[in-house]
Amino acid sequence: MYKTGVDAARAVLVGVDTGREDFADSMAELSLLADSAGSIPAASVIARKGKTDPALFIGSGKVNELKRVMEEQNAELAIFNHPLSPTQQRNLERHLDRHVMDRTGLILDIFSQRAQSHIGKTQVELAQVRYRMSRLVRAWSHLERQRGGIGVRGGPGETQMELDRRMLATKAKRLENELEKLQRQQKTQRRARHRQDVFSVSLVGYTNAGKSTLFNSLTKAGAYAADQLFATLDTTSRKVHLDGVGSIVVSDTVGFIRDLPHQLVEAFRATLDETIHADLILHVIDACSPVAREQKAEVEAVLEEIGADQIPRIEVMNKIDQMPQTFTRGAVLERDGQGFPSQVFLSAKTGLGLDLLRTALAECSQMTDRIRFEHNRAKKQLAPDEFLEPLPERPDTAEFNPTLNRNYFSNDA
Ligand SMILES: Nc1nc2c(ncn2[C@@H]2O[C@H](COP(=O)(O)OP(=O)(O)OP(=O)(O)O)[C@@H](O)[C@H]2O)c(=O)[nH]1
Ligand SMILES: [Mg+2]
Repeated sequence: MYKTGVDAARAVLVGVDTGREDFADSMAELSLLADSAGSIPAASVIARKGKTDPALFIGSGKVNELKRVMEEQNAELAIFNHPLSPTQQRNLERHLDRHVMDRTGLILDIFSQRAQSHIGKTQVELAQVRYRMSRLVRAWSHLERQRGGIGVRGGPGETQMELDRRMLATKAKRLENELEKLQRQQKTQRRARHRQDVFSVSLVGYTNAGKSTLFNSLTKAGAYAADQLFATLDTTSRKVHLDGVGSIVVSDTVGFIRDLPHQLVEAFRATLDETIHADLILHVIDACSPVAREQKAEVEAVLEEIGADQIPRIEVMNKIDQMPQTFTRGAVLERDGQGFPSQVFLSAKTGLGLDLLRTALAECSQMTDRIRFEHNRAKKQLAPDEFLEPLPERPDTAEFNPTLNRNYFSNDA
């Protein structure tokens, strides 16, 4: 079983082409992921749908081809672009006499390399334990099928499975408790921020879209930005001063990716919670990417999944410095039918258009204040001159937020 990090390993990537339109993109992305994990993607082996062996995931002829390519390339690791069962992984490792991992395992590896904060590390550990648990079940149910389901209890295999399961379950419980404690602390900090009524903005987007670069240009902070997938794992927040408005808080956060393993979304609840509680989301998009549309859709799906799709949102079309002249009108601030900021075309790297984003942020924060005031006035039936008394603490739920009226910022208009 593959246990150590993939750092510095030469790798051969394996994909099964099932005719999915995004197959080539997802293989290119796997290569970037492998590179981000520190391995060296040396070659790819593509299998066609149809001739597959359930015990090996791909056909035995393909496994032989893979073995040959790995020998030629002097590669120690095969990375599959698909989820493998532990049995398939073991069988493949036996055939190839080399390490094998799947896409989820690779992403988890990157995450464990990147996690810095206590909360980040705990989240990754929990995701790893859950990944192992889900595979444990699959591994043993396979053996149970082999036994023919006679209903015999207490065999040596079952005892081992029970032990493994219990050990992992205990570990998961401990980590869940720890995370709960950390999340409570996070919540207290968030409350304090809300009490001070600081307008909060979350940067979200596909991995490598340029969130950290934008965060750095906006806040002049030294967040780690790199041409790697999942360069950022922990949420970082900084104050940003806007002329005529005062301070707002901007948070940089983990990027999204297609087919994000479910265990990760679950385990990263604490990180994603920061996103749900923002007053405004800046969806950073690599406007130059040939798959910008797909990446955008992927991010929107995750936002919906975590219940953040009701939060006002501005799309930041980033990297316009790389766009061919004929495709760009330069830095632009687009507005929706009601005149509210909906899209900003800019370059986080060169700073072109950053002033437009600042304008949009200032407008939104002022607008949000006004909406909040209106809301509280209606609720408490205050006379107009009582507007300026301190606002009640905002509830800490995604469902209730007076600023969440999507129409105010709708991008669909
Ligand atoms: N040309 C150009 N490159 C950019 C721009 N913004 C970011 N980049 C590059 O894009 C790459 C990714 O940038 P990051 O800021 O790390 O991206 P991220 O969205 O934070 O990525 P993750 O943390 O991995 O999810 C880096 O190589 C940046 O230099 C831009 O406006 N123009
Ligand atoms: Mg980043």
